[in-house]
Amino acid sequence: MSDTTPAYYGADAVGPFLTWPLVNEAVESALKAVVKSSPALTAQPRRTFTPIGSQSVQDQGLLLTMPAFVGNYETSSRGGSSTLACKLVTSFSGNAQRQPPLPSILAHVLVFSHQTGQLAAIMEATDLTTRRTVAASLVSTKYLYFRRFGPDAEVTRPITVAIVGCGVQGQMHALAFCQSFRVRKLLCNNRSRAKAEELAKLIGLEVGGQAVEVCESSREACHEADVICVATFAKEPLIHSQDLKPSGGVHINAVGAGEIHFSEVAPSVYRRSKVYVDCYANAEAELVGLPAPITAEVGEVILSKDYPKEQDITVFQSMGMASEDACVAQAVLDAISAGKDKDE
Ligand SMILES: NC(=O)C1=CN([C@@H]2O[C@H](COP(=O)(O)OP(=O)(O)OC[C@H]3O[C@@H](n4cnc5c(N)ncnc54)[C@H](OP(=O)(O)O)[C@@H]3O)[C@@H](O)[C@H]2O)C=CC1
Ligand SMILES: O=C(O)C1=NCCCC1
Repeated sequence: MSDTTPAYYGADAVGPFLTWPLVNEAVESALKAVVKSSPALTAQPRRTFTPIGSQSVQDQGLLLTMPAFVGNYETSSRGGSSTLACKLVTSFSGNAQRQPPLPSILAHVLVFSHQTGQLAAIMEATDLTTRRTVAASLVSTKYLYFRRFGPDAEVTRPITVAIVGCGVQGQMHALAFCQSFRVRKLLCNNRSRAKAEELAKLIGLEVGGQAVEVCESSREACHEADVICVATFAKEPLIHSQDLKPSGGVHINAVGAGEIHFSEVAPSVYRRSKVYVDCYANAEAELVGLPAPITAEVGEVILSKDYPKEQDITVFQSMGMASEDACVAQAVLDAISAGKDKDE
């Protein structure tokens, strides 16, 4: 009998494969695959949230189960690909205060054979989650912001970026945006200033070439920003309408998810904005009460090329979706086996 024990890939085994080209392509495939008119066969049932109650606020958290099947989607390396996976992810916002600190978001992905249903691999997915979330913001910024200025704007157009919340997500957004786009100025703001200063230093060391400023308030960070990335656990709005560039032409990646996904951005901003989501299915359950209608899924914009107008204020309301994790995990597994084949 063949060995049916699933392979285990820890963070060290997965890490080298999480390159931006791989993750961006997989996430873009997922964003397109969930669109109704897409030729991919996608099943992405609503994710479940299990709340973990406790007397101590620090020990309160959530367990999310995120299953997805994405069949027959395009990849550059394999042509048509399929993936069946389920991510298990916890969110404990008090983890950063522990000694030693732990990440707030911790994840594993289970990848199955889509032909037999056998569990093929278990993959540590904490970094995968961070990177695929950043990739969703990168892809959304490319299509919702840059493409309104023309087909090459993501290469040619200089931008000012504000990072509000300099935790794990904020740091990775800052690094990836500076490495992927022509960022002339990066403005960082965090509730506790030390993390914003740490990030400013990190950008200087790892990227360089742009001005970096630490800002006392989110207002100061946002007032001249073309693109804003906000990733905190804030229950009260951090980004207000009067904080935005008066000329318009602003894109916001609203990444953070407290108890309410859209609590970081004020209703006054939503009311002036075109709001885009990763998928309608999660939005129906998780964005109840959103103060503006949803204009489209990001994948619809990619496929239709119906880009926003230059002066529009756009919000990508990022919830995170299981098909992103499934496509990235599959791409990592494919890359691992391609490496093994080469060695044999
Ligand atoms: N959309 C998606 O797909 C995903 C979204 N997320 C969400 O992104 C957010 C950030 O996650 P992550 O970076 O991993 O978490 P971290 O704990 O690493 O960072 C959280 C950051 O938010 C700040 N913060 C926390 N509470 C508040 C508040 N009330 N007001 C202002 N700032 C606050 C913290 O500041 P301080 O340093 O002062 O504590 C810290 O800088 C979370 O909401 C998470 O759920 C995560 C993964 C996927
Ligand atoms: O998609 C994810 O993964 C997450 N989304 C919301 C917060 C926790 C992780």
